[in-house]
Amino acid sequence: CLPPGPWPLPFLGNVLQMDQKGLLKSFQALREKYGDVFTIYLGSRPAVILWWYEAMKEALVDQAEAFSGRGHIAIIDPVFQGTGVVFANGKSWKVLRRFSVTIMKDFGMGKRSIEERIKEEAQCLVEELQKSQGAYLDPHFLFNAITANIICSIVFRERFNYQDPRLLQLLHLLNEIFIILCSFYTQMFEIFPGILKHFPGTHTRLYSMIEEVKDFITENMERHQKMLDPSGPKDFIDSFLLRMDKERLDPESEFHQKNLVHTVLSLFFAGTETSSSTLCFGFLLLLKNPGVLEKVQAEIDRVIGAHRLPTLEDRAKMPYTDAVIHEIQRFSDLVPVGVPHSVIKDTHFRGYYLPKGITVYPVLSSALQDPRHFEKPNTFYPGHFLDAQGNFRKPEVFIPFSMGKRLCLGESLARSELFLFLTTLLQNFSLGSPKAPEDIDLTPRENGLGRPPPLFQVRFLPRR
Ligand code: HEM
Repeated sequence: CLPPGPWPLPFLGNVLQMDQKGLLKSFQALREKYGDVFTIYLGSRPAVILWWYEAMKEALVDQAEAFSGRGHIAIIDPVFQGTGVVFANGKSWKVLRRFSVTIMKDFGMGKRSIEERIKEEAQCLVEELQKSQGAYLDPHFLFNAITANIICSIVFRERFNYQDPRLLQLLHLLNEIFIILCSFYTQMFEIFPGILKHFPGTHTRLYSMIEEVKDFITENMERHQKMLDPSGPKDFIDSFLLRMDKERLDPESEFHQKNLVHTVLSLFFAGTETSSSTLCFGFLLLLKNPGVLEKVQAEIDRVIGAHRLPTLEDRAKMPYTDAVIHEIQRFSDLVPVGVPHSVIKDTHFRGYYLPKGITVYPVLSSALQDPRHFEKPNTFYPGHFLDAQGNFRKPEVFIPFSMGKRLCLGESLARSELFLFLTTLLQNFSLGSPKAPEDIDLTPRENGLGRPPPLFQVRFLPRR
């Protein structure tokens, strides 16, 4: 039988048990009643919820293959229809994932590495912030621009100026899309897709914005097609087009235009707002905790100094900064209920029976906020990642990128971005806030599949 859970109403499922404050709150309340593995009905569809690191590891790692499917997200399913690396399943996902991982790795060898690209972007950002002359600004836009530019550089081999209207429009769309995907509306759509899809609403706006991003990608792809040099693919799209050409006679090939556009779209969705939201939370937390900021800057001055660019090699010599970045990720808890999985075959788990295709939510938040592993789970406390001697240590329950076969494909990219952007900015600027630390509010703008940070103002004052 399925794991226990509240009795569902016909068609409506467990709508009465859903908390306005979001999926995590709803799951938290049910977990107290039904235990660490329970079932909830989102409309007429059952979903299994995994709470605590132990349950997630037993599923995603110990039974990795069985739990490697991607689950449904009702509002987004009609867009991807099982294509593109995030939402594909089966052979299609395996091929696209292997291809994407290889391309990202290749950029580290021989060609201009990802580290080089991030460093260059960090310098552009420093120049841009110098122009602000210490005025208060909302950093969200610029953080979005730098993370989007890294994806643009990988897929299109070009970055955009921060004033370029094409970049501005792309960022506007990605931001709006992210906010909708994190909203309460998206959670309601999960429960009532059959009804809501027949009426115009937020989802209609969402689809038209996604179409615009797709048009932008398609135009770029067509430009690449015209200039393609078979002897030297220069970016993700070139490499994909060459594989398309190589396999053009294979009717089973996964390398077709739809998978190309949807994989690039997935990289924008998965790799832009996630990293930039973490940076926003990071700066908010540093403004709220000036003592921590001071210690990070002291470490930067000691290890890197003022006259050279930070590099990834510095990280191993900077345990405090590393601990702060981990604590920023832990505390900001960006993807609290994980991205839904599904089981790809009938599966036995902890004495229950999970039929093939059932959705599974690994509640990442339950690991990141676990009081058995983090002394002060609800406090921003870099000490969570330091031992008594001040060395960096990482508890195994630190899983903001999830685990198992669907582990975030951009983990290493995201970690490099967080380290290089944060250290470069703090090497060059001191920070100012219009609010006193105790008045800085950390409440996210939404609390659904993601937790977008609140809007805030900060100023960057040159340190030298
Ligand atoms: C701080 C930043 C980031 C966080 C917290 C994050 C977190 C996650 C999480 C929780 C998942 C779901 C894993 C699962 O299904 O269990 C995921 C998947 C994914 N992420 Fe990230 N991510 C971040 C940045 C990035 C970046 C920069 C990229 C760019 C390449 C990226 C690409 C992906 C892709 C392609 C997937 C889908 C993997 C698959 O389904 O096989 N992510 N990420």
